[in-house]
Amino acid sequence: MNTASEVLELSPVVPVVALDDVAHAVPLGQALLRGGIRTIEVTLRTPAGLPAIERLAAEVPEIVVGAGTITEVGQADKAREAGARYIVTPGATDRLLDDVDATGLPYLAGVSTVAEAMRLAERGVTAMKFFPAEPSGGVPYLKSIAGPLPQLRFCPTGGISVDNAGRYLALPNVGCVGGSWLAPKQLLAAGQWGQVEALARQAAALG
Ligand SMILES: O=C(O)C(=O)C[C@H](O)[C@H](O)COP(=O)(O)O
Repeated sequence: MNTASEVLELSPVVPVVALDDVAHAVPLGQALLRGGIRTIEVTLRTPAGLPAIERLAAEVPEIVVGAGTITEVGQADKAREAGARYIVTPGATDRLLDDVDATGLPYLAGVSTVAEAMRLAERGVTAMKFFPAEPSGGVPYLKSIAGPLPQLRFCPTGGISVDNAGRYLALPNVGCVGGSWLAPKQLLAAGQWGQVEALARQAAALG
């Protein structure tokens, strides 16, 4: 997997997780896989993020692990060293993009305006994250920009659930959606891996 476009093809739904306990990483990855979800975006929002990426890469190699919430220079390289195979950012600055580019990993950089999307396109990037999707205009916004920007494809994230994911996935300029609903904190804390698997199965069926 070398390009952002390939990241969009991994799974109809990318589970976005913020882990409080690194011990949850492996059973979570296994539950997602059993449900048919082949990737996981582990955010660096919690201290468990990097070690969780390391564990998943080493112990659940079948799941493609990405690193999310990359907002600062230096984080992407640490994520690469931990075993992340792609990078996700909520927004993009030139400095951050240069830093992420230097890792050689594919990335989904976050945009929420037409101008931001055009700036990424100027760098040759045609697949990106649309964040925060619902507050930024959601499905109608993505429909509107498909006309002037037909070459761009998106992974909308933020405010997406099993109830509205299908409407996004039906759009020709959407490759996948991201969401935290597959790994609710209370299910992880209670070790309810069967329920996580059921959520993953329901999400996988959206594709
Ligand atoms: O941390 C990041 O890099 C983000 O982009 C934020 C996450 O994508 C959203 O928090 C997921 O959104 P929800 O599914 O609405 O919970």
